[in-house]
Amino acid sequence: GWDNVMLVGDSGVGKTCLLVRFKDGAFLAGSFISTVGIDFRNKVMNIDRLKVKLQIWDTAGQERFRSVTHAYYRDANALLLLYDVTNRTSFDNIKAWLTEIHDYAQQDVVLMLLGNKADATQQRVVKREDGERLAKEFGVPYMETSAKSGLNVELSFTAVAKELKHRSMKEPNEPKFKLQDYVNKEMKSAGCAC
Ligand SMILES: Nc1nc2c(ncn2[C@@H]2O[C@H](COP(=O)(O)OP(=O)(O)OP(=O)(O)O)[C@@H](O)[C@H]2O)c(=O)[nH]1
Repeated sequence: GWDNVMLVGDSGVGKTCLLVRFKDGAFLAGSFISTVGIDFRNKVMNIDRLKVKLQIWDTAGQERFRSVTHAYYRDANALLLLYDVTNRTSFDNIKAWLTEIHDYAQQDVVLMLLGNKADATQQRVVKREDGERLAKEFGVPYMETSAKSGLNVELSFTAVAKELKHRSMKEPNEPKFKLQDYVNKEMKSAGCAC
């Protein structure tokens, strides 16, 4: 079967761009076209020699589409919750998004917080430590990404796919997969100076 991964977060944080970068390896430059309702893209990943089939739902961040996205939460196996490091409001709204996730998503949904547009160093207004602190407060794994440069895009989807694969295996002797530990290890081995 397919695993459903849903992208959520304020309008303009880069959900569509992150998905396009992951799926096609390209950055959508130029004018910003807001998603209407919801969009789907499929991607099959090879995780530890097993196929993980992801159906990725790109939701509209705009308030007026909220009731549409509410209907999809229940069927999501994983959620990537994005804010934009150049937009303070999108970060301040994360708590409201977490409340919404708590209200509408499955209790055991795989969740990861992403601070996107990490490439935009000049415009940055949300520090990495602020993101880390918030993520820790809510017990959610966290990473910064850039749909523009490609930073951590593959890694964020791989981490989620690994977690989903682990959960579906149900091998009693298998050590529990820790998403944040995996992400930290991968970033270190990639030589990230963070
Ligand atoms: N510098 C930079 N700009 C980005 C990045 N990701 C997206 N953008 C820009 O941010 C704007 C919004 O990107 P979208 O991906 O359409 O945002 P969205 O979250 O899908 O928005 P809605 O569909 O309205 O919910 C576009 O102008 C993108 O070019 C990034 O990683 N870095």
